[in-house]
Amino acid sequence: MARIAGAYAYLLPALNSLPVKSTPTTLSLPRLMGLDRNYSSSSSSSKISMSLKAGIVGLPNVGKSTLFNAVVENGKAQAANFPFCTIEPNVGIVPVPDNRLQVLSHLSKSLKTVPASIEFVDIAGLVKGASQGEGLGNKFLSHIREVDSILQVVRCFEDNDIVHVNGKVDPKSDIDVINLELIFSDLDQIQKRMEKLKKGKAKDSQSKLKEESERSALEKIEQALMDGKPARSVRLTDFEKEAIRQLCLLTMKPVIYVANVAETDLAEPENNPHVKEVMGLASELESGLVTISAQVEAELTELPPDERTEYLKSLGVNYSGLGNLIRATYDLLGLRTYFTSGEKESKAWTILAGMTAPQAAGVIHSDFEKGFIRAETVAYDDFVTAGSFAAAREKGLLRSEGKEYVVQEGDVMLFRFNV
Ligand SMILES: Nc1ncnc2c1ncn2[C@@H]1O[C@H](COP(=O)(O)OP(=O)(O)OP(=O)(O)O)[C@@H](O)[C@H]1O
Ligand SMILES: [Mg+2]
Repeated sequence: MARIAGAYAYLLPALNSLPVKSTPTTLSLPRLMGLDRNYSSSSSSSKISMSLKAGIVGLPNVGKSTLFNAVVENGKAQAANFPFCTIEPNVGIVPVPDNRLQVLSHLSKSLKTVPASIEFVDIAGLVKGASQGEGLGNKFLSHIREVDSILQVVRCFEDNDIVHVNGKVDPKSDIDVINLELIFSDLDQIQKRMEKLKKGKAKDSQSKLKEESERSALEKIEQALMDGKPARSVRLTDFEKEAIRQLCLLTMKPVIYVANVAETDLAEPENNPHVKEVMGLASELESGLVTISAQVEAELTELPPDERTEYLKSLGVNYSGLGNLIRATYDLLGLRTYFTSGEKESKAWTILAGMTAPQAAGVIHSDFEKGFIRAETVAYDDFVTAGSFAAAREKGLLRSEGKEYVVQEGDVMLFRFNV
C-alpha cells in the first residue's frame, strides 16, 4: 500500500526529538561516522544519526563551563575561578535556531514545532603534556575523541582575578598548546597503528587494498603532523578517508575557535588585539571563529527574556552570540536541513550535504528509505509564497522527485513510500 509520510511523520519515533535539557552523563546515541562535507552515496544512511556532538575544549579556567551553561540553558556544569574545576564531561542537548521552522509551523498551524539539535559536551581543561598524562591527561583526550567537532574556547579577556594557567593572556600560545597535545596524541596513535599493520597479514585482496589505503593515509598524515599541521589539512582519497575513519584522529575534527571576550569588548571585538590574533590563526588553521562573552551569555540566561534585550543594548549589541555559535557549529559539520510540515507537526530534519531523497527519508524511519517511491518537494521560499502544500501544488511549485534527487537545503518534503 502506498502511503504518504511527512506531515504524518510524527507517528514514528523521531531521531532528533530529544528533550531540550542537560543530562549529567553522555547519552548513548548512535553517532555520525566521519565528517565528510559531502555525503558519499556509497555509505549507508543507517550509519547516520543526527545528534552530533560538539566538544568544548581549551586550557583550564578559560570559560568553557560558563559557555556550556549558557548554551545549554539551565546547564548544571560547575563554573568557577579555579583550574580543573570540571573533571567529568557535562553533556547537554541544544536546539538549532532556525527562523524558517517557526514560519512553517505558523503557516501549517502545527500543534508541535521540533527543531534540529546538537549535543554539546563540556570537557575538562587540557594542559601542556596532556598526551603524556599531565594534568588530567589522556582520559580527557579520549573525551575529545568521541566528539564530531571541536569548539576551542580561547581566553581573550583580561582579568587579574581570574587565574591563567600560564600566567598571562596569550591566545597564540594557548592555541599552540592545545594543538600540540592533539598532534602528539594523534602521532602516538598513528605510530601504534603502523606497528600493528606491519605485523598483520591481510588475508584476501580486498583487505590488502584496504590496508594499503590505510598505510598511505597514515604516512601522509604523519608527515603533516610532524610539520605541525592538523590531519584535516591533508588531502586524502575517499578510500584513504574510509580506511582511517575508525582511528577518530583528534586533528581530523573540524574546529571553531571561540574568542571569549570581556563584556566591554562585545560591541567592537576586532579592537581587541587578542581577538585579531585568534582571527588570523583561525584562518591559517582552516577553522571557524566566533566571538562571544561567555560571562555575558551566562548572565543573560539568568535574566527574564524582556530584560535580556535591555542588558545587551547596554553593552552596545543587539543579539546574543549563542545563536551564531550554534548555527556555525551546525554549518561546520556540513549539515543540511529539510523540513516536514503539517497540522500535527513542523519539524527540521538534519541530513548531510549530498544525501538523496530516499536517504533523507531514512532519517525519519528506515521503512521510508526501504519503501521509497517518490518525494513531493517544494523549496522553502516557494512554500512560504504559496502558503501550504496544497496551494504549492495548484501553483505548480511542487515537484515530484525520484530516487536520484539530491535534497536541497530548506526543501519542504512529503514522502510517498510502500510498506
Ligand atoms: N568573558 C569572560 N569575562 C570575564 N570572566 C569570565 C569570562 N568567561 C569566563 N569567566 C570567568 O572565568 C572563570 C572560569 O570559568 P569556567 O569555570 O567556565 O572555566 P573552565 O574553562 O570551565 O575551567 P576548568 O577547565 O577548570 O573546568 C569563572 O570565574 C568565570 O566566571
Ligand atoms: Mg569547566
